[in-house]
Amino acid sequence: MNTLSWHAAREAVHQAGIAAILPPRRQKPSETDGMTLAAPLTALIDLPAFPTSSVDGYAVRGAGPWTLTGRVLAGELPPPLAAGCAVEVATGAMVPDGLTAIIRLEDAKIENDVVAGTPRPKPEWREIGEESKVGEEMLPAGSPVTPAVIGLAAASGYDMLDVRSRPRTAVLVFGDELTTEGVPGAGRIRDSLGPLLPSMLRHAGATAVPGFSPRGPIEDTLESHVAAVQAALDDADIVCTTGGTMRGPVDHLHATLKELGAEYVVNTVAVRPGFPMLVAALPGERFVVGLPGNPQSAVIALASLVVPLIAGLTGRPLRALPQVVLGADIAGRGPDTHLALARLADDGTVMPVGHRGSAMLRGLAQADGFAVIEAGTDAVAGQTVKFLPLPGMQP
Ligand SMILES: Nc1nc2c(c(=O)[nH]1)N[C@H]1C(S)=C(S)[C@@H](COP(=O)(O)OP(=O)(O)OC[C@H]3O[C@@H](n4cnc5c(N)ncnc54)[C@H](O)[C@@H]3O)O[C@H]1N2
Ligand code: MOO
Repeated sequence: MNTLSWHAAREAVHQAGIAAILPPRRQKPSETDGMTLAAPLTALIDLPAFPTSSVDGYAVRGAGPWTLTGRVLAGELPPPLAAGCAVEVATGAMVPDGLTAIIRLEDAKIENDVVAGTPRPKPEWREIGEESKVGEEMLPAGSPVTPAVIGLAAASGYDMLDVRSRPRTAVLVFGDELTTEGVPGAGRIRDSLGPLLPSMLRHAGATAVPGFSPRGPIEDTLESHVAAVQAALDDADIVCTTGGTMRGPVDHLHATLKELGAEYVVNTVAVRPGFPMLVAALPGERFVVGLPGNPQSAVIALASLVVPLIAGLTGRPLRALPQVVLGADIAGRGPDTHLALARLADDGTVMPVGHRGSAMLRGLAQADGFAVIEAGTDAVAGQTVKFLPLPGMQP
């Protein structure tokens, strides 16, 4: 067992993901939400493709007043404009050749087809190629496809995009003590990770394998664990298991991994909570991520390791974590990195939340992410620290 530092573990998992990068495919832009660009998004044409009015008004040429000769609507091709003449233009319409100014509707006076008015100092139309020039790289390969990227691709004339899909994930819940209905009691704990994880994985950029979102509780025997992981590996790039990461009497995860010929990428991380988290690589460029059973620790493992794994598999860089200013002191956890549940306060600082125990979800439900208190340090109010956002909360 080789415990890695939290930062080193994230790097190692990202690298393992890159080594198993998913193949590219072609998709309609509207079907690529949450996927990743497999090639740079380059401009197919100059944008705008023609000089475009940015206001409703009158395109004029030379000194005024001007004789109104017609109108151009968006989508029409205007004839050139003669000196002393004006044409009415709509926002988005192509402006005529020869114009020297556009007078806004509200700044213009029209009498007997004669336009008078003073143009504003800045031109009121967009020049060809102002947004991008043909062949220019607008976004690099590895960019996440957001709704804005889908819109940009469509505006630029793309009918198909080269992308990498969301990795396919399966969730396996281990633990005979778990129940999936009713209130907990008499030694029985309600499974919270089965309902929580598929949703969080979706926010993290993955998609769910049908029948495995979640599957479980899986019986606490080695045979059942091996069978469940094998079945999940048929269709999943990443299998997330919950619980059993320690080596307690009914913790079968390590034995299961051994039986399946897995190799550890990460096996325990110097972070609290979440220490026993692990990532193992299996034949066929598949991964098993062992999320600890304590619910908050499982979420920490997802944010700490599954997010970099998804980034690697889809060719995204491992982005630097954002920096935030602490609104209160937060003690460190000795030689381990401390991930302290926190929320972004109205004054722009980050404040720890209450009920932060690793077996609890109450604090998590009020948090935006985790303040990263580096190993071997304590942090004080006013100090700048890194922030690990919860998947779904974009820094
Ligand atoms: N002797 C030691 N014992 C433990 C240590 C240690 O260092 N030495 N570390 C503790 C830490 S830290 C964690 S985290 C847990 C992780 O253990 P496992 O991954 O093996 O998890 P389990 O033992 O199966 O479960 C722990 C806890 O979480 C509850 N649980 C499990 N699954 C779910 C679920 N789907 N929904 C809700 N709650 C769940 C389970 O009932 C247990 O209470 O080990 C400590 N022990
Ligand atoms: O690390 Mo455990 O994950 O402290 O609860």
